[in-house]
Amino acid sequence: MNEHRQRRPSRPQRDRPAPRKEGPRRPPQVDPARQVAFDVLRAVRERDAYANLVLPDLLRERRITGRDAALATELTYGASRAQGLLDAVLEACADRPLSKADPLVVDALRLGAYQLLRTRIPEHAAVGSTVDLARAEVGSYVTGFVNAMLRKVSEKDEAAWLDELAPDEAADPIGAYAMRTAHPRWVARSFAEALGDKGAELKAALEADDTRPEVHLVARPGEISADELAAVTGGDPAPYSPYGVRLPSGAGDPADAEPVRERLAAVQDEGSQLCAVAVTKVPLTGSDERWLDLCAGPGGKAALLGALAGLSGARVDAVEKAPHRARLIEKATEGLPITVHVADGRESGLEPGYDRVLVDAPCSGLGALRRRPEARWRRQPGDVADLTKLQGELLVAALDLTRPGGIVTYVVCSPHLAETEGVVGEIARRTKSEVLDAREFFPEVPQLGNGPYVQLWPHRHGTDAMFCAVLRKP
Ligand SMILES: C[S@@+](CC[C@H](N)C(=O)[O-])C[C@H]1O[C@@H](n2cnc3c(N)ncnc32)[C@H](O)[C@@H]1O
Repeated sequence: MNEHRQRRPSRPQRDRPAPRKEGPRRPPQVDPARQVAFDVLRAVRERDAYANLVLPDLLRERRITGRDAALATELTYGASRAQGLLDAVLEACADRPLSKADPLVVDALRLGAYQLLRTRIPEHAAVGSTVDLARAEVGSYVTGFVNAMLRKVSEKDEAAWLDELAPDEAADPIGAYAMRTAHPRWVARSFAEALGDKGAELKAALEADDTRPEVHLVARPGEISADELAAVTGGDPAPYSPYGVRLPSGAGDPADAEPVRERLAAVQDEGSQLCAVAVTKVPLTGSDERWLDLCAGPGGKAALLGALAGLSGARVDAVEKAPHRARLIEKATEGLPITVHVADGRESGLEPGYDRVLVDAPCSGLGALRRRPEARWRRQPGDVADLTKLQGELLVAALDLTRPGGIVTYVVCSPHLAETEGVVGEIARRTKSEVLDAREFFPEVPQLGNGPYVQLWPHRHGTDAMFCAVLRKP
């Protein structure tokens, strides 16, 4: 047995009947930022909450602002994103599997390990604050264990831990890059398959996917130009979308920007903007007045489509299955020529004959992992099969609702081949639809490969990994 193993701290007995909150006479001081981060990690684990929804609510409720809010955000998102990597390090430091430990202790350890490995927070502060947190949340009896575990973690930096724990890059590049960029292996494999590469490009894609994304705004066509929006917000006109603005990091809460408050602009990834714009760019012969967005909630693309429809004299029907999301569409598209329908897109009851249809199908979201910190660890490979069935059914329903010669644009926020080429290839074959070269409808965008589909990537385009295919109904 090597020295490393001999010095592993022992874990507290899980079955020991220790009362919670037993502890010192004076309650330990836990700083508000770390307490919020801990509470969010716990909500994500216990009730499948979304970190990016819970965190802002808690910050508001507890009136945490400024540097404390920034620290809470960094710790919450960072520890969520890096969970698999942190767990591997913690496992290596413990003498029993992490799954046997009290989950509250594991939440605290993840926060502590994140601070030690991926921030510049001094070791004494990272360890001390985590011990305080564990004492306050679980009880004094775990402090020795937490302290010993984190001291062990702090013996190496992230690079040294990775050298010890990550697979060999030459023998297992997917496993190595997955671990080094805190991705589950199956997600890394799906990126490799979509890129057709398990070398430098896969590494670049996973690294880009492990960084915090820039905020993009969309200027509502006919209301404000991208140049004006950039000037007002201090951002830069986006490189590809004619309506996009990219904000500098640390620009504050984009919801506070005046054009956003006045609904002249909204937050929307540039890749999503490009897909919505592509719907309107496909040449049509004949009528061009009835547009349909078949999976429209919460309404980001519907709002852009609605504004463009308004300028060209068309109208949009927006379908959404979830009533609360349908209400969000109504809010996002107020004043635009859009009618919202709460219905299942597979049997919407709408009258066929649409000229342009968008199917922005429910998907694994593997293309937007940067924005949903915990999603990469929550999603499972088995989820994809259920989704592809639904995606295929929605695409068939969309083609049924389209007039001959009309077009259907199929979009998913995922590069997973089963959800992209797999679904489109099969349905196009079955319905004898013509697959158009979608690259033509993304005219300013470089590095789009050989077509006919478009796959955007964070490392190539600075956008989410959106996929877009365009079919013409025979
Ligand atoms: C990827 S999201 C759409 C995002 C939206 N287009 C936007 O840009 O804001 C997919 C949406 O489809 C909805 N959905 C799921 N199953 C559906 C179905 N069978 N029919 C219609 N909508 C469905 C989901 O509730 C979700 O709001």
